[in-house]
Amino acid sequence: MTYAKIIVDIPSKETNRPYDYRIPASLSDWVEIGSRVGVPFGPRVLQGFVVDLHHEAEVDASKIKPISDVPDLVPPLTAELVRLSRWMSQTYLCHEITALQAMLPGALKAKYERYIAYSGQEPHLRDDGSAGSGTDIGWTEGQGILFDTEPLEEEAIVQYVKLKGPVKAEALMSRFADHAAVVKRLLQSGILEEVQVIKDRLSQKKVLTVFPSEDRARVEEYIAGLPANRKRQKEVLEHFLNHPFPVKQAELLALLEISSSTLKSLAEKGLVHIWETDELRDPYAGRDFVPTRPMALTPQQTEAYRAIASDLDAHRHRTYLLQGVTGSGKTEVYLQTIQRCLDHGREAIVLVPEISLTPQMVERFKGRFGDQVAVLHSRLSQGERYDEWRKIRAGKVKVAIGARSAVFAPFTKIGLIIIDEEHESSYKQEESPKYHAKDVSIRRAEAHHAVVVLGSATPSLETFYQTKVDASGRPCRLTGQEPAIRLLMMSERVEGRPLPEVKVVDLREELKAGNRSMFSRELHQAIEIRLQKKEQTVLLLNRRGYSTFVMCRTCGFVAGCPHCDISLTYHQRSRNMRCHYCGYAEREPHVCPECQSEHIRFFGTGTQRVEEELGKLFPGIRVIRMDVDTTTEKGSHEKWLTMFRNKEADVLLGTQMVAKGLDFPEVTLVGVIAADTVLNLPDFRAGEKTFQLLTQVAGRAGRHHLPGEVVVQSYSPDHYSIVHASRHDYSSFVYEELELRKERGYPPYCRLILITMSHEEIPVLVKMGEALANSLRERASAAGSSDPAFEVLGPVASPIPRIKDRYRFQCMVKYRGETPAVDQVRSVLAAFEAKAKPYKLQISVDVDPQILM
Ligand SMILES: Nc1ncnc2c1ncn2[C@@H]1O[C@H](COP(=O)(O)OP(=O)(O)OP(=O)(O)O)[C@@H](O)[C@H]1O
Ligand SMILES: [Zn+2]
Ligand SMILES: [Zn+2]
Repeated sequence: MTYAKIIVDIPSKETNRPYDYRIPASLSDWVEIGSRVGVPFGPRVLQGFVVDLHHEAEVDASKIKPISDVPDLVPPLTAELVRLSRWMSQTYLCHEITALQAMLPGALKAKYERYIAYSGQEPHLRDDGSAGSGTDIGWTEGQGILFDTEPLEEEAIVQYVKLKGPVKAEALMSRFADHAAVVKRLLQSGILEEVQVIKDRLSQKKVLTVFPSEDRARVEEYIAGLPANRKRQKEVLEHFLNHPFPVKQAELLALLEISSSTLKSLAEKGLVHIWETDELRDPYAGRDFVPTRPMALTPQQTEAYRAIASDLDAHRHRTYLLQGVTGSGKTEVYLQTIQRCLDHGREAIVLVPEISLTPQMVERFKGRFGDQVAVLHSRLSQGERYDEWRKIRAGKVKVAIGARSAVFAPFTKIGLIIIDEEHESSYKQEESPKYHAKDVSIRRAEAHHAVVVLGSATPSLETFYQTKVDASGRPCRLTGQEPAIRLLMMSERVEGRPLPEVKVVDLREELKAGNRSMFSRELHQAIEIRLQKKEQTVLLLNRRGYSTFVMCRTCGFVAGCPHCDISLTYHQRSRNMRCHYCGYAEREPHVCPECQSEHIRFFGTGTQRVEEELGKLFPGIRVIRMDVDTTTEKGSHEKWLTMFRNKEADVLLGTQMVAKGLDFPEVTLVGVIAADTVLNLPDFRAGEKTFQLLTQVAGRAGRHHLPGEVVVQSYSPDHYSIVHASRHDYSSFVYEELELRKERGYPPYCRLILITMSHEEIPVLVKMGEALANSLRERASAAGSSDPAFEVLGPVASPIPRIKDRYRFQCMVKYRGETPAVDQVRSVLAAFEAKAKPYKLQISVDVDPQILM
């Protein structure tokens, strides 16, 4: 191939298309679809990705510039991922480069650096020591002494750059800080030149490795001729005769207790080689994982396993919903189907929510598949994540387990993609590209003829609905067609363990009875019993929408962010108040700024307050608190959970973090401090989220031999999602919720596109908002023949009407069916963006939004 189409590293509307470049003969064997390249772009060199190859140029061939650089031996992306990026850019209305970048580990993102290089033009030095050409530049009187030495400096600088090769601009500037003018003059006269170099954000870690010589006979001959005082050399060579494998230099030195000079002299004679090699950082190095063996499956597990296995065996694409109550053994089904997939020589991806990517989860996969597993999560350092990614790309591992972005694991023979807790909203990325990992994994699985398994005890309404309709969205019971997603049910816990009993406590009654504590009498008593019996308790405080704000008890003033219309959150440790949207912080006030009352204090029920109150109510109680404040440190998550497992605490208190995936035998009580915090959010999924969270956290109790109990405290105990959750009744919940969604016209009965606009001035925003809504409405009625193709709601102020001093308006597009509406919206936006550009209006688009703020 002679030409390549390349997407360059500028995320803008104007550059959101492939550019043609010529492939120089010297690089032609290295350039493939998915290759990362350096290309001249205007005056700069940019990073780009090859998305297509072709023989003929579409434009005047003489105008096409050549690719300047290919940094990787193996392209970081595959052709399949490149196709996926195009689909993502069309589906989620993002730039193609943004989609491509999302697929790569952070370490591979380009960093542009300025280097200073020698141009090949000799400096014009004169023998008489007087000033060279252009001495006037930058020089003023009174610097005679420098003036004298300057040609020497000039020469020294040029020599330095010649010797070192291109030098980082900053390095040169600091080294010759006292001679800035000389450096500048060398640049201006063209002796030195500035070049832009693309660097990876992170380099591969290199280690010195010692390799045996290939020539055994020569080595043996050499040993025979060695004088007796060269014992150490002899030891090294004999080591390699017995173990003819490369070994890290440091390890060899320690093993044989020799010095590096011994190795060096052998290397000089060619009897060993010392080469630099990549070292793969292993975040789990030195950790022993207890190997586990497949368990005998229960009848329900067997049924699920067989269904999935039959598609794996047939290389057939299909999507399953594995709906299994908490503790029904979904993970064991994942493990055994992965084994089946590996037996076919194919690879598997397992997605879990970031929050539940706990050491316990990793252990279960590493315990079964050992070194074949790569783990990708955000608590790894950038280098560790990069190395895990490289193991996947190089085919050194067969299973990738990770949070959302692991869906892009660059495997080439995918057989199975598992999404655990598929209902979790964290599978949707909230910044561009705003993709949903579920849709992306189904797309990838289609390309690989692979199976997707969506697992949950509380499937999202969207997924559940798809088990009732066919691929064209019509009810299966009418069409008799195969559902879009096949349902597999596991309704029982393994070994017939019962689901825990759930009590709902009405907090309003508690208040009436004079109990002002955040613990109801039932919960108080239940905790006391666990303390006596030395069993453990998990307490959930759902902080979302319930943060600790600062309020004046006299006049009701609430401290808000001056840049965003949202209340500030109190942080006890630093004793200040912070905005979670823009980072603004101020000190806690001592008197109310409105009424000067001193009764200003932080309010709401933060985890810290619950911890304090526990200490007061139950002297000596041992509490582990897990929230954003206590889990920022690397490894802290793991530390807390291990302590809890070892029974070094009576209570594990936390936010959503404690609700998921944990499996502790001694936990017999789960308490929910306030179940309704999410219910009051302006979100049509509030009921669904509440049901899911309560069910998940209740599922932590009584998972083993001891029976469990759950106490849920609420101000609205009659709410259907709380009632159904307390009965473990997904089916009643889902049909009631579906009915409501249908009535109100919400997903899954339609799809949404949320368009948010922001501007510093309200009048501009109002005008532009109306204009956009009108263009959308015009298009909607033009596109649909009788019915409008889609419905446009708004513009209205966003639920958070101002962030970082920008006001926010939103329009909602509602439609049925698949992509046409997205295409229409894209084309309206393209025309509108040109109009909006002079106004500096910011527009962001979210297809299938999860959060409507
Ligand atoms: N076939 C089996 N025989 C015996 N024990 C099993 C079997 N399958 C799973 N278990 C055990 O049952 C417990 C619950 O299983 P697991 O954690 O896989 O359930 P889950 O459905 O993933 O639960 P959750 O959704 O609550 O995380 C675990 O301790 C697991 O080891
Ligand atoms: Zn006040
Ligand atoms: Zn703010």
